[in-house]
Amino acid sequence: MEMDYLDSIINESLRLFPIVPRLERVAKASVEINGLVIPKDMVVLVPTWPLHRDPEIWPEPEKFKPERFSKKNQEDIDPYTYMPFGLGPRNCIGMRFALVVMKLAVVEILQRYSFSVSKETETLLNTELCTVIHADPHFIVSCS
Ligand code: HEM
Repeated sequence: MEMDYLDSIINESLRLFPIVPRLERVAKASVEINGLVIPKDMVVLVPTWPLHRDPEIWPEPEKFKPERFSKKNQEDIDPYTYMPFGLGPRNCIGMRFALVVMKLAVVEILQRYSFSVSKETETLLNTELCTVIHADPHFIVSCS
């Protein structure tokens, strides 16, 4: 499915709201990186959420700017700074399926409904951070 702008929108949404906010790995052997020793069997957390909002990597990180992921700009993105589906041999096995389903869902919904910010919307989007991210269940938008 070639839909470049929709790709950018989904990528930018997953940057701001990575459903899995941190990755975990276990060190198979002791290793020293930049003077820091990580002993064998230690659990190492990879903080996806803060990485995705680091202003040195993503200027104006709180702003929703899909053009960060345009075909032209995407070449400059270091894969270790954007990991909504993880990385390496244990990355998300359902990534391609999830991307197709998300695109189909957006297309189907937008063909039938229009959305706008409701007067009752108090915040842009609150999330609860735990193993996976939940949207605030009281988030209200108008739908017609
Ligand atoms: C937007 C949707 C999804 C997101 C953001 C997501 C994200 C992730 C992340 C971050 C990981 C950990 C990867 C790592 O540690 O490097 C993961 C693992 C995994 N995901 Fe997903 N996932 C999504 C949808 C799906 C779907 C639809 C399936 C199955 C149909 C799926 C199946 C799996 C499995 C089996 C693993 C474990 C892979 C392993 O340990 O080798 N995911 N996912």
